[in-house]
Amino acid sequence: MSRLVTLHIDKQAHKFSAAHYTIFSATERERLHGHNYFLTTRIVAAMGENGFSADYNVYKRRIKALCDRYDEYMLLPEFSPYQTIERVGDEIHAHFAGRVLKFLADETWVLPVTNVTVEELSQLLLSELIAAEADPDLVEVELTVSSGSGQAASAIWRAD
Ligand SMILES: Nc1nc2c(c(=O)[nH]1)N=C([C@H](O)[C@H](O)COP(=O)(O)OP(=O)(O)OP(=O)(O)O)CN2
Repeated sequence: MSRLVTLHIDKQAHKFSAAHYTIFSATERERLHGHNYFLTTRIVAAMGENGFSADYNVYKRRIKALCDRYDEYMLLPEFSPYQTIERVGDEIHAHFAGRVLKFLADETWVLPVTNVTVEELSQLLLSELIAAEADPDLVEVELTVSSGSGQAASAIWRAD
């Protein structure tokens, strides 16, 4: 019988600041604004013989690298049904409801999501965390992205 344990990783350093706007429909969106996004992680893994399961330092480093990757960027969705994205020279143009929002390309991430919400960010960041390196001892990983106190979404990965 394998013993399972849960690691909880909740570090102040696991945060990034980014700008975005949520799109609600073909004509409604938020104004451009920023969030301090905080990431917390729950890892379920088999208990090893020497008293630990997955090495949480490995995951701390990977989560910090993810945060650094997105810190101080403009985030846009690649797959919004209501907005189209165009690269024009050193700019990214977002066409929404007959208007064009222009951003510096080297300060913008066009993410493979339909909307820049905490739901989509949790799914994307979890897939990037898992893709970094497959650990055969992992059973389940849950990544929570908060856009401020009291508002968050979580995505869950489970081993097959
Ligand atoms: N299901 C979701 N709903 C909303 C999301 C989201 O990611 N998923 N995001 C937003 C907004 O981007 C964001 O929350 C801005 O909201 P706002 O209330 O204006 O400001 P704060 O986040 O700072 O929250 P306070 O309660 O005012 O501190 C909306 N919906």
